[in-house]
Formats: sequence, C-alpha cells, structure tokens
Amino acid sequence: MSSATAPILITGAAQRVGLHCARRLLEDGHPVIATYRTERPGVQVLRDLGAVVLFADFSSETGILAFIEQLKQHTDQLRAIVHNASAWMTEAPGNESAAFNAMFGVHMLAPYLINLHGAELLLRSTPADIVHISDDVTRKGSARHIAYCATKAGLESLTLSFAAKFAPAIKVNGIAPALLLFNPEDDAAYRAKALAKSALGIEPGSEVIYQSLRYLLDNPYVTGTTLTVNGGRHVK
Ligand SMILES: NC(=O)C1=CN([C@@H]2O[C@H](COP(=O)(O)OP(=O)(O)OC[C@H]3O[C@@H](n4cnc5c(N)ncnc54)[C@H](OP(=O)(O)O)[C@@H]3O)[C@@H](O)[C@H]2O)C=CC1
Ligand SMILES: Nc1nc2c(c(=O)[nH]1)N=C([C@H](O)[C@@H](O)CO)CN2
Repeated sequence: MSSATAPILITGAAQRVGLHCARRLLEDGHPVIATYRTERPGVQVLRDLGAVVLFADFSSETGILAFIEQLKQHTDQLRAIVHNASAWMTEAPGNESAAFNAMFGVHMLAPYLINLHGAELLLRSTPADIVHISDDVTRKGSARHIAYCATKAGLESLTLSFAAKFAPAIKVNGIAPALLLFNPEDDAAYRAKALAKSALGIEPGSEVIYQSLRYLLDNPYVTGTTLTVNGGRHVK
C-alpha cells in the first residue's frame, strides 16, 4: 500500500477538533481511521464520508489494548497517527485518583501503547508521522486542572522520547493549543476572560489545528517539535 493510500489514524474524532481534522484529511484524499467513545452525530458523518470508525475507550489498559487489536484487524499500514482524544477534567474532590487515572490513560498510556504497538504499521509508510495534541497550559501549570496539565506535560515528554526512538523512519511532533473552541456551557464572563489571555484575543476554531497538522505531515525536516498555537498567550 503506498503512503498515499495508507490510512491516517485520528483518535477522539466524534466531535469538535478531531471531527474537523478527520473531515479535512478525507477532503485532502487521505483514508481515515477514526476512533470514538460516544456515538455522536459526527460519527455517522465520518461513516458516510467513507472513514473507518472504531470504538475506543482509552481510560484503561484493557480498553487501549482492545483497540490496538481492533486496529490491526482493519489495516496493516498507517501513514500517520494523530493522538487527539482528551478529557478536560478538573480535580474531582473525593474522586481525585479516578480522574487522574482516566486522564493518564487517555493522554499518556494510550499514546504510549498505540505508538509502541503501532510503529510496525507506520514503518510500512514513507513518510510516516505521529502527532500528539497537548495544551499550551503545560508552559506554566494550572491550579484548576492539575492532573489534566500534568498528563498533557507527560504527553509532550513522549513527543521527545518517541522522536528520538523512531527517527529517521517516523517523525514525531506535537501541537500545543490554547483556547480553540468554547464549550456550550462557557458563560459570557468565562469567554471574555479566556479571550483576554491571548495577544490576538480570538476563538480561532479547529482549522488552526488542521493547518498545524498539515504542516507537520508535509514537512520532512521537523521532528521532536511541539508547535505552540496559542494566540500569543506567552507574550501577553
Ligand atoms: N478545545 C480547546 O479549546 C482546546 C483543546 N485542546 C486539545 O485539543 C484536542 C481537541 O480538543 P477538543 O476537540 O475540544 O476535545 P474534546 O473535549 O471534544 O474531546 C475529544 C474527544 O476525546 C474523546 N475522549 C475523551 N476521553 C476519552 C477516553 N478515555 N477514551 C477515548 N476517547 C476519549 C471524547 O469522546 P466522547 O465523545 O465520548 O466524549 C471526545 O469526543 C484535545 O486533545 C484537547 O485537549 C487544547 C487546548 C484548547
Ligand atoms: N479535551 C479538551 N481539552 C481542552 C478543552 C476541551 O474543550 N477539551 N478546552 C480547553 C479550554 O479551551 C482552554 O484552553 C481555555 O479555557 C483546554 N483543553
């Protein structure tokens, strides 16, 4: 299978950024294997567009390994793996360990195991890429999302380690966004405060992540790099 027809795996593609990027990859002619955890309208949209859509719950090792086995039944080659799936959880009083373990699973254990077990599929494609979606908040930490930030920082560490391990056959990079899309429950005060944190002061939407992903897929001389896509929060 040529790299032009080898599928791109993107996780957490039922909605928002993952769904947008999966649709844009399909538009650009890439076959797509997309994972979902909850059956949302976006899942059927991807099926209708010809994507292979697989259930995956990355909150446990069992769920991750079950997905990897399912993945290998659907393809023997991959052009790229995009680790987008994520849970944005605050500290849960009385349930701290469960929240931490859930975010460790989806932000760190799943990328770690999928990369290790999926490398053989990527090695049959040239070029080949792994992209981790982290979060600009790792620059300074977060008092309100401690476990989220810690596990995203761990994901950025995986970018460096896997870039060293898999070079030169596989490029491994990250994208660290700040605010991309508000959630429906975000009120006007929260929205104004979030927008004021960046120099550019906008809610950019998902396309800025696809533009960053496109750059990483197309550039043969970038690995071990995490792109900051934060509207200039670090200069505000
Ligand atoms: N939106 C933003 O403003 C920002 C986003 N980011 C990062 O960008 C990426 C995309 O963001 P966004 O689209 O908002 O993400 P979402 O919050 O919409 O999450 C994406 C998907 O991840 C899935 N997911 C969550 N936990 C698990 C799990 N345990 N196993 C499998 N799938 C799981 C969700 O599935 P389900 O449908 O079942 O809930 C969801 O559909 C994420 O990595 C996020 O951390 C970073 C900074 C800002
Ligand atoms: N998995 C998610 N991670 C993050 C989200 C989200 O909706 N899902 N949202 C944010 C915020 O937009 C934050 O960047 C600004 O308030 C961060 N991560």
